[in-house]
Amino acid sequence: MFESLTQRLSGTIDRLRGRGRLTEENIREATREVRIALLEADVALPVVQALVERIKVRAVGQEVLKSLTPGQALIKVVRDELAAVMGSQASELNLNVPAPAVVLMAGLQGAGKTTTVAKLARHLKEKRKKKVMVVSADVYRPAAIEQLQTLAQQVDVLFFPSDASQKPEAIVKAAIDDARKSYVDVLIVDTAGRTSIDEAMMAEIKALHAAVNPVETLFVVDSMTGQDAAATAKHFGAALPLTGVVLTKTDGDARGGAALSVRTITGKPIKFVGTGEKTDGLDVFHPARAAGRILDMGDVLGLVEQVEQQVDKDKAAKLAEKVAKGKRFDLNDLRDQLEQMQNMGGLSGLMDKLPGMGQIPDHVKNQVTGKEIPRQIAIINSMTKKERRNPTLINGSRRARIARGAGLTPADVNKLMKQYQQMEKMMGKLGRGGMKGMMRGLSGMMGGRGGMPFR
Ligand SMILES: Nc1nc2c(ncn2[C@@H]2O[C@H](COP(=O)(O)OP(=O)(O)OP(=O)(O)O)[C@@H](O)[C@H]2O)c(=O)[nH]1
Repeated sequence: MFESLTQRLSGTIDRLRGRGRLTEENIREATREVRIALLEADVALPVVQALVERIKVRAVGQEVLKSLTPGQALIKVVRDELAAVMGSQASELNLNVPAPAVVLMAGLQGAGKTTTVAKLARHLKEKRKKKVMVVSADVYRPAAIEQLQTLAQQVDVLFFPSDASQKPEAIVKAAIDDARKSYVDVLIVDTAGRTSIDEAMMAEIKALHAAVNPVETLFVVDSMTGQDAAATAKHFGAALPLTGVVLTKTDGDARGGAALSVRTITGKPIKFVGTGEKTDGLDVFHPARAAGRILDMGDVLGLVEQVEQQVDKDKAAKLAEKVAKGKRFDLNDLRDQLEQMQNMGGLSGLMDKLPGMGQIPDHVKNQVTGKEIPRQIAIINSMTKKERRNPTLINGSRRARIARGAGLTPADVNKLMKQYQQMEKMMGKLGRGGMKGMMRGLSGMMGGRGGMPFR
């Protein structure tokens, strides 16, 4: 979401990093560059002014000037202030009410409301283990009700049917009754979108809000509209007690102006960001991590979280045990590893979160991440079971047949086998020496052979 801001600021950060001394001139120059970068990113002017002012005050303060590495300290100040502008801490949905907790979703037409309802349903079901029901109160566009039904089936949550002849309040009241009877934890309500916020829309959603008393009222806005997104959310929030904002289409937004403006302009937190068209394209918004990404310090915590969620822990434990016992790492194991990488969106999803990645050109990233994984999996699938378990059986003529079976060339198979052999060697070493050596070392420290060094 912040590519252009990151690029714009990278020069400033490089110049500051490692500086042993900061002068008034350095500080002035750095804050000027931050200001220009924010304005170019379409951040709302009052937000830019307040942010730069706070950075200036802290830059001449003790924490920076007295620091051993003033340059780094100033970068940290910028990061802290960027995070503060976005809300500092992630705010999850508040679901601490008697079930069903009602979440009301509002937004302009095409903002991505219906898609977000499905994404949120999936998130609550998978990450927070909730029983979820969705309902559409969009009585103006029957296709919207159908769209929600299809999406609900896709993410496998309950769908409460409605039709265009009903009143929105009646639909939602009936849905709440049904949700209660079915022990649903969360009921997400999709509402009608309009082309702009007008009286009729506000009157309708106000009546709906009063009738259903939602615990969360989320405003869905398209991040590509930049600071206008914040302005629209503010307008909406003035009429209805909004509890948070969802920024959609951040995958297409290189500037990040909306993300940086919403909190200050509306006083409401960004709770989620939409990161793609599919139903898994929703992330909880973490201001501090986002600030780290702007300054190209990476999002290592996000990376760890992603790996934890998507790695199959049972398989990982089995592999560790196998390696520890000195058994061969075979091609089935390699396929498991490749499949897990594929689940994480290949390396591209991970690479974005690593520090310094902003500077690597896209074409290079694409080369590394591209189409390799499915091809490698296809090659392994085209081998016999025996070969996968005992790769030494794969000789020259077999390689040619395997390549044909996978619709690829023998050179592709050779490449995969080379990678496999390297991994096998590494795993073998771990199994034979590494693990045992480590265990020996540990037992020595615990008072085994050799005893404790300090006794
Ligand atoms: N790339 C990308 N596309 C998104 C995202 N969220 C939604 N979209 C797309 O945006 C378009 C509009 O989404 P909808 O969910 O139909 O929008 P809506 O706000 O419900 O629209 P109305 O029902 O007309 O009010 C669809 O093509 C979605 O696939 C996102 O995070 N990233």
